[in-house]
Amino acid sequence: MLTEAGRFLRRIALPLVATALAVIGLGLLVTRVLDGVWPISGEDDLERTFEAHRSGGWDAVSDVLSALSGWGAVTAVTIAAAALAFAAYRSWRAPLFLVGAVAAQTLVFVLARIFVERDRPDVVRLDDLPGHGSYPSGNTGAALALYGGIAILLSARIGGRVGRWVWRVLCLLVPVAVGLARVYRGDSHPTDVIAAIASAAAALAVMNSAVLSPRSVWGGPGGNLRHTGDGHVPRAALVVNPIKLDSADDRARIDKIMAEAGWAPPLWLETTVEDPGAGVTRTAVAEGVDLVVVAGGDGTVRECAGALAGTGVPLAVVPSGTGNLLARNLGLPIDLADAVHVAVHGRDRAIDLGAIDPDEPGGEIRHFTAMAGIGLDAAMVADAPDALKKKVGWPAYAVSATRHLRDARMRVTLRIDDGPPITRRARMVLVGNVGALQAGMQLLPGAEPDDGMLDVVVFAPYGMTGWAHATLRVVGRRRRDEPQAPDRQLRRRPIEHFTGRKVEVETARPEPRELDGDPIGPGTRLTVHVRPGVLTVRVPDGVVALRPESRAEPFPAAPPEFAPEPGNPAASTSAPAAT
Ligand SMILES: Nc1ncnc2c1ncn2[C@@H]1O[C@H](COP(=O)(O)OP(=O)(O)OP(=O)(O)O)[C@@H](O)[C@H]1O
Repeated sequence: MLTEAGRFLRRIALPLVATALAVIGLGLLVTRVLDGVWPISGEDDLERTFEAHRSGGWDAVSDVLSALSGWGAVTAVTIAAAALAFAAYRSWRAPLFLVGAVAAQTLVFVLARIFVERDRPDVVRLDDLPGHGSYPSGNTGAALALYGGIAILLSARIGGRVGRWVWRVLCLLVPVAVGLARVYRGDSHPTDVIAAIASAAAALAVMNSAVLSPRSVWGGPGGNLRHTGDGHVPRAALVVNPIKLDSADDRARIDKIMAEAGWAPPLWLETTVEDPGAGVTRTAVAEGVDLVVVAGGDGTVRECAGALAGTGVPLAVVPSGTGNLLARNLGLPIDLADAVHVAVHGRDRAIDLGAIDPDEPGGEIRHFTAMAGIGLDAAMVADAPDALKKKVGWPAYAVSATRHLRDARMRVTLRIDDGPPITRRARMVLVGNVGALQAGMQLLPGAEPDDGMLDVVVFAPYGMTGWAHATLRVVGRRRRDEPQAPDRQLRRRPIEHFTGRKVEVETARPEPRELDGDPIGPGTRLTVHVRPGVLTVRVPDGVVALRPESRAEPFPAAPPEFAPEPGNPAASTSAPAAT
């Protein structure tokens, strides 16, 4: 078992020492071995070219860039950014990462300055600096550690991939511009700048891996389950669907990560067709485990979640299915090792569950964590061939959906919180605890897993225009302000949203139904209640939860278009009513 000190040594101290040695080595190579030899000799020409092309405007620009990356500005901006990061992420990880990156790069810089002596360029310098101590460029290194660190933290808050990259590039342009400014002003050689960029990039990578990664050196506030000093050694149950996680190597990896975190060997339990999760989870709770880790798809997660509801025993997920909707919506890592690290080091979050009334009196109440549906979605999941799901993943659902696009629409009556009946002709009705689907599609844009509410979408596109409109709405993630009262016109709209604590859906004929992607057989009713905050889920701590990279990969785009029904007027009005 690695102690915290051991992990600190391995994850931070050793990589930083290696970085310092590499930067010093490069410096000695440049100053002792390659001095006067091409390509290092070519640096003089470049520096003189910059000197020959100086102008008042560039002097001023380079002066500002130098000031932005000077020690005073870097210290002030680091403190301010760290305070803002703490406020924004409500976690010590974000400020620790930023301060750590700046400090680590400073350490490498100081060591390199001690061991490598290099004169500044042989040109007229615009700054009043001593003629030695050129290697590496302190301004460039500090600028990259600070502004690159800010870019990493902020990009975790930016939703779109393009937006994230625009922001990253903008932040990274600062250190590049600072490096050019230092050469322009005659303060640094190009290789001083290159060495600074390398050392700051290494400092960022080391601190990112040690502090922000789910496998960080330090656990989060979920540490109540780690060694607490009272002799309690935490123990987890691993509830595994053997058809989803069958590799002995994976199981060995999980055992190893748990052991390294100081946990007792887990209790391994397998689901079966007869008991797809609830029974083994109840066994685990009866055994007194501190945590139940589910390795399976949404169906297995749903079974375990129902059994854990109200027990206070947290649920962690090692996503192993096709949809992994709960993981996707909660920002849980998909990678097995990351997911297990979150299980042992994450924090606990209480979320709601949806509960479905039994079809017959006295029947079993079933739960879902993500969504329950009746109509097209249920037909789609029921028909998606397992072999295709295994081969291509979720696009198998899209293939199966195309077979049902021409199905007759259902006559549906909805009742929200025992309110008046709302009648519609719809293709599907979904009741959700969370709202995101694949490829960033938002079926229920207002859904929050812990708001004590259910979100409902009635999906009723009519003809090609209706499908196009509905598709744009889902892909565009918008939920418009919608009129309150249902009226004749609203009945033609492709998507309508409602929210409530109790949702009753009744159809004229038996229709396919599903819970979290598991078909539950056809029926004419789906009555759903919310059970607020009954499930405790282990989620990534603080900023880690917001790292886009640590999340499930988004699914690709949009449902296919659909040919118009005969005689169908174009349903082009923008949607829907909500409560
Ligand atoms: N030991 C087992 N052998 C065969 N099937 C099993 C076993 N244990 C569970 N199952 C079946 O696995 C299914 C649940 O799978 P799981 O929830 O893990 O994935 P999933 O819901 O199929 O996920 P996805 O559809 O996203 O791939 C249930 O149909 C259940 O009957």
